[in-house]
Amino acid sequence: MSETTNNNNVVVEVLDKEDLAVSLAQYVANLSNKFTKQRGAFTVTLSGGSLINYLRKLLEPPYVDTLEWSKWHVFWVDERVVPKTHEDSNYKLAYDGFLSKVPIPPGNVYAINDALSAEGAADDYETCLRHLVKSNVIASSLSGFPKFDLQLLGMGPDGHVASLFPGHPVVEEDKKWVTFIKDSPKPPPERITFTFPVINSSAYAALVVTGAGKADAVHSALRGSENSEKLPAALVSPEDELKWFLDKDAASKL
Ligand SMILES: O=C1O[C@H](COP(=O)(O)O)[C@@H](O)[C@H](O)[C@H]1O
Repeated sequence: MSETTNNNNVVVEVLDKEDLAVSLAQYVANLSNKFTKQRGAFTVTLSGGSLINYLRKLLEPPYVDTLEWSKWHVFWVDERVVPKTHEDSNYKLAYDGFLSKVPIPPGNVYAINDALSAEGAADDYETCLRHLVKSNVIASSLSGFPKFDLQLLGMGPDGHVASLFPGHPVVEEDKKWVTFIKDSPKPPPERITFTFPVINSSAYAALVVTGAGKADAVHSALRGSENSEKLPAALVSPEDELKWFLDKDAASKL
């Protein structure tokens, strides 16, 4: 195991895959305890993809029995514009693999409206977030963007996070909270996604990245030169701490 921290509050932990799941569960549990004590709620966002499998240790003792699941409020960093029952749905992936196994009140699980167009679903999700900021379920950052307690992120081999792909104009979006794309380079093409101001207004973020196919992007995000164009993953910068959870293959080019 190795762990390094730099002075921008970025922590990098390299573990084998099993220990990574153990460490991630401990990290999420600590933050759940901290925020439920501090503010009576824990607002956490999920990604799709491989992340959900790495949350598996939260489904085991001691966490499954001791976490204050009733205080959790769950959101999606990004979602594919498909029905919730579709194999490509990030909601379905999270529900089948995680949410259906823990007692989070269904009213605290904020899925995207799958009956709307990409544009409509993005606007609708932003409206939902605005109501929850007004009612103090989600905290607010000084900049006015929602301040989630923890964003759980994955990264693709191209360095994308959420549905913010390298070189796509939505990477630059600085006003909207939630936006949409219709030309995702990774299928399915239509998606909605949090924007960087929302991702970076969160208190904590975890980037969970495994596999040799992501080693180049990990190297570029963490060791890329100041002058080279930054991958979306390199732009993740939450207010308190960013922690990278890497397996040895993903970290092999560091
Ligand atoms: O398409 C997506 O990909 C990323 C990365 O997924 P992974 O399977 O390579 O970990 C994911 O974080 C994002 O939520 C998803 O929509």
